Amino acid sequence: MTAGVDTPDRRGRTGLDRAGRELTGNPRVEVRDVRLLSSHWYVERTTTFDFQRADGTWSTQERETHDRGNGATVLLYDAARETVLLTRQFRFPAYVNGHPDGMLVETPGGVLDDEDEHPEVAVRREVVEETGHTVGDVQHVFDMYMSPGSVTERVSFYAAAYGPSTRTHAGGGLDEEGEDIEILELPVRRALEMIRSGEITDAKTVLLLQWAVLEGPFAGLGPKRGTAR
Ligand SMILES: Nc1nc2c(ncn2[C@@H]2O[C@H](COP(=O)(O)OP(=O)(O)O[C@H]3O[C@H](CO)[C@@H](O)[C@H](O)[C@@H]3O)[C@@H](O)[C@H]2O)c(=O)[nH]1
Ligand SMILES: [Mg+2]
Repeated sequence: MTAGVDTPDRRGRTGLDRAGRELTGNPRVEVRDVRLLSSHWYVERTTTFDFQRADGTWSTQERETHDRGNGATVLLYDAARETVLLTRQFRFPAYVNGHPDGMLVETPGGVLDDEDEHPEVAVRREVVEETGHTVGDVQHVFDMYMSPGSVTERVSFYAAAYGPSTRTHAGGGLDEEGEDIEILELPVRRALEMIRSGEITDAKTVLLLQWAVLEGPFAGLGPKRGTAR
């Protein structure tokens, strides 16, 4: 008996060794075997599959995947005041891999509760938990694979207006999950400068900020009012 395969693992999951066996979308791929390596918090698998190369020959490949579910994130913007609302929290994986203190500035967001949860529902929940804002309309921006060679995660990106009237709760994250999240309101120009200076190093945050000035709520953002250029 293996937890996560025939008995529930600590998150109630079974059948974790079946992912991918049913895939038929690509005739050049035949999944042969799926082995569960770990299912503690996230799920690690190794999958053996036959792959037909461009020249027609078949080869057998083995690939490990890190499956942490899917995620959703949102850019909270105030178009009139030209500000964004970001979070700052400790991220051990970044800290252990060279970030000076592991305190990352990010757009709010998180993981979907399960495969059936709509990312828009998840992102609304995460925004309230992390920032205390209950937002109105949310605009879907795009869905992205953040590390497609090894991590299964697909992140859904959104944008929503925030302001004094959308503040309904305290925010700061869930104590019971050990979250301790600082809320950071920044002029969008300052956030863009923080990408250049290396103070913002989270990819989802960079994608949303750059989208916002290219074709989102801050498109055509000019030089700061009142400054000569
Ligand atoms: N016990 C335990 N808790 C964990 C572990 N990994 C994460 N957690 C906790 O699980 C909660 C997840 O919080 P969310 O807000 O749902 O996710 P997130 O960590 O903010 O964001 C994730 O999704 C983003 C996509 O929007 C990703 O960009 C980000 O890297 C991360 O994976 C956090 O309290 C976190 O500390 C773990 O290995 N063990
Ligand atoms: Mg989060």
